[in-house]
Amino acid sequence: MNATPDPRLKAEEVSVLPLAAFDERVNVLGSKSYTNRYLAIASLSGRETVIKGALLSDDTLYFARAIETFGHVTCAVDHATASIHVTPTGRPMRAPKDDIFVGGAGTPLRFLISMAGHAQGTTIITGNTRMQERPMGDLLQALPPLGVDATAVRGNGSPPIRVVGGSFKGGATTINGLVSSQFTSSLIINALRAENDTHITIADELVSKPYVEMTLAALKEMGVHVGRDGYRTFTVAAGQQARGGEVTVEPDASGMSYFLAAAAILGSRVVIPGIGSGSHQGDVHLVDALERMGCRSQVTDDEITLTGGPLRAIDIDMEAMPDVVPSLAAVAAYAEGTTRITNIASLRVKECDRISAVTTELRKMGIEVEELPDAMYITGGTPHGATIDTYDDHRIAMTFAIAGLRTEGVVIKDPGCVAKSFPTFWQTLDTLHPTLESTK
Ligand SMILES: O=C(O)C1=C[C@@H](OP(=O)(O)O)[C@@H](O)[C@H](O)C1
Ligand SMILES: C=C(OP(=O)(O)O)C(=O)O
Repeated sequence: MNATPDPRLKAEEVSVLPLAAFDERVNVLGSKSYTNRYLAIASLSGRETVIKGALLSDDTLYFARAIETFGHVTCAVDHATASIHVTPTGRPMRAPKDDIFVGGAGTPLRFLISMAGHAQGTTIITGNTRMQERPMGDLLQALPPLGVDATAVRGNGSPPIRVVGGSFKGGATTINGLVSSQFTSSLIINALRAENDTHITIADELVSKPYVEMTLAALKEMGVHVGRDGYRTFTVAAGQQARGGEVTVEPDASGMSYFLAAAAILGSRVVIPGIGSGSHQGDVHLVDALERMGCRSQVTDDEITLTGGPLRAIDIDMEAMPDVVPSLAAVAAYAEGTTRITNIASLRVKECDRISAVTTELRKMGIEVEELPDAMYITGGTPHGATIDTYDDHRIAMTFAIAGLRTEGVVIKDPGCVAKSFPTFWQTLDTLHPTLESTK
């Protein structure tokens, strides 16, 4: 259940106090990626759907409100039960009169560009300052062969995006997979409502593959079959309708990562219920990386246990788990030796340039970091306190809160940015740490 708003979400900064070892069960909110997927699929299905255990955060709430502006469904949010009830209105999808604004919600914005292709009229979709720098060009090139005219208003490949819709016919297209998997997921999900079969070919390699697996798993769960040839082609046959009814969202593996990292850094034990070996969330495999660094883990069908130990550096390709790179970097700062995190170029186009941000902020804490275009080499040591800039990036705030649990004097600026994906983060951290305070 999502709790009441936390005053720290409005504070200028919070001081993180060091924590002794702990042994706790920690409940993590629902998966952001699954909540976004079920919202999109339910909206396209034309059937009443209840999304239970949903993440109710800035990103998913922006998405639910944006979907409603097309007029074909309502998305009723129940904070008491953490559920979203998607109900068809019987009206057609029409472009909203006002621009759609989604703040910093990248996945929703990318899903909405294709979705607007189904809505009669012209839709303008935009976001906050950082969102207006994030790349959309690959998706804009892939949509015209499917019948959808989508262009960047400023001609720079980034939002605001203008979509002339009502014309998502389907057919064959090619998408570049190197920048973001969200483009591929957007096309696959929205092909659900196309008049004709849709064939999607991936040019080059596909990054962040587990997220496409989550797309296919969510569609399968809702009764939609997607044909595939590995990660080369995906085919969505026309005329399929998602089943509607109830779906349940599992806990968010990226949100879980902060509590795994806390256990690793503090030589402690954490149990995360509700997520286990059957999960398609790629970020679950942070557990394997932490094991290689000296932790012990137990992963059953429905819970994950991690116990910290003396930490040693590893070399690791993190292309499949971009969102937990900052979490791993915090652990690396306390490990013996140099951890080489490679194949992470996509981090430069997230909520901030995360390679640069993690490098800068770890250096403030006295940690040696070598920054490469698509990698970070972090030499573990004895981090000291620092005031951490968070770049309006939830993952930077949560990562450095964890890094601050084993040293004095870490202050996190703009702690409210965690609301993008984990509005109860500070309260959840309190369950390990009752003395966390906002100082301003
Ligand atoms: O499809 C998704 O739900 C996501 C895909 C990933 O993005 P990229 O594919 O751009 O790496 C990830 O970083 C993001 O937080 C969520
Ligand atoms: C990159 C992220 O999200 P998005 O791309 O959906 O904004 C994230 O949550 O770390």
